[in-house]
Amino acid sequence: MTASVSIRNATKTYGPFKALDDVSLDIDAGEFIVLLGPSGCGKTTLLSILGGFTTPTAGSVSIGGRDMTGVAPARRPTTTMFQDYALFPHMRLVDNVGFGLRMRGLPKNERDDKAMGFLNLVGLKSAARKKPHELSGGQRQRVALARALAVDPDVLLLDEPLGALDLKLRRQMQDELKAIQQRVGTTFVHVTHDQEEAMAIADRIVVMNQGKVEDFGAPAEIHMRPKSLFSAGFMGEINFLQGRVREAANDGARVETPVGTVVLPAANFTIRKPVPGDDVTLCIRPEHFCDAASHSAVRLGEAHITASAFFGTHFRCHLAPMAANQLSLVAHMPQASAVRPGERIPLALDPSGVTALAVA
Ligand SMILES: Nc1ncnc2c1ncn2[C@@H]1O[C@H](COP(=O)(O)OP(=O)(O)OP(=O)(O)O)[C@@H](O)[C@H]1O
Repeated sequence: MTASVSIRNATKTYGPFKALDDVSLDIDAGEFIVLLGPSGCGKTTLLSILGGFTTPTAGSVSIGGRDMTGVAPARRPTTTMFQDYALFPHMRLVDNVGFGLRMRGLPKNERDDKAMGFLNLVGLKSAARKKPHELSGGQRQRVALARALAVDPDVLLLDEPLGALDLKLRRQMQDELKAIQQRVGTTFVHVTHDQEEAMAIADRIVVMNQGKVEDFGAPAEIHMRPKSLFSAGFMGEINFLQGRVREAANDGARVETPVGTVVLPAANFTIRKPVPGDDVTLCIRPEHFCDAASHSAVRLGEAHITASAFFGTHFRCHLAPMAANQLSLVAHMPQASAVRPGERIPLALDPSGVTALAVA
């Protein structure tokens, strides 16, 4: 089963402190949603409000169109999978997975059949008679997922479920988690502070900071068109360039920056339409510096390479623009280009990759 989730103006205060500050979100049935943000931003608080373990100070949650106010965790159509996914050590995997079904009074043969089906889903059918201590960390994590799904929640809430795994296993489990979610179609709400994990698994990411939602959208949308400086910075390496709008028309605007003038399409301005005199911050990902010969490039004079390192697919370079050599920009240069510290190169931007944010 699967259900939509609607959060309306949810706030949670502890004394004068706001752990969650007026959060409203609409999640579609069957979506894989990731709550992303630094430690203490309110991700777990929001998850816990959805699961019914924390009561919001203000606001409400509805799941599948049903108001959850006053509904106890066990009576909600949700299951929570915690990072510390304690399996019962003395029980075989099939009994661990069938535990919730036993609590619901399902006869043994029916719950064994169902548990075997979910062990099959996570690739552990042949290990059904093993005990948890005979498994690797990744396998135990898969059993916990099978156990959580076996009770057929409409919404599965996952609190840093991959947090205890090493990086390689974590990446592998991300792919598996995504594939399993697509197969079962259950709505997943997953908490992490790992931006790469969010990009790898989410249909849509909620970027949170200090109890508020800073951004909400598909991974590519948030990466390409962040709606706040915090979101831009949290979603990977980025350069910020201050500028002022000099001319604006319906289809775009001319922005003056310390390294030269950049003409940007109107769609690259988030929040609102630019007008002359607006102060903006241009957000430029390292991969959006480009070959000055490309016909769409915005040319910005030359820059000194002050440092470069080889990263397999590209060189990561620090650049000091000639027009403003107090600035340090990070750019990714193609693998084929011979880039060495001390060299001068033409500085050029692909304008489609630049986002202009209004300065508050
Ligand atoms: N019971 C509580 N009493 C007081 N403050 C709390 C309580 N629970 C959470 N907080 C505070 O609320 C804020 C948000 O906590 P929350 O656990 O939601 O953050 P988080 O984003 O999940 O962080 P992490 O990634 O470290 O788990 C934190 O500053 C935390 O200290």
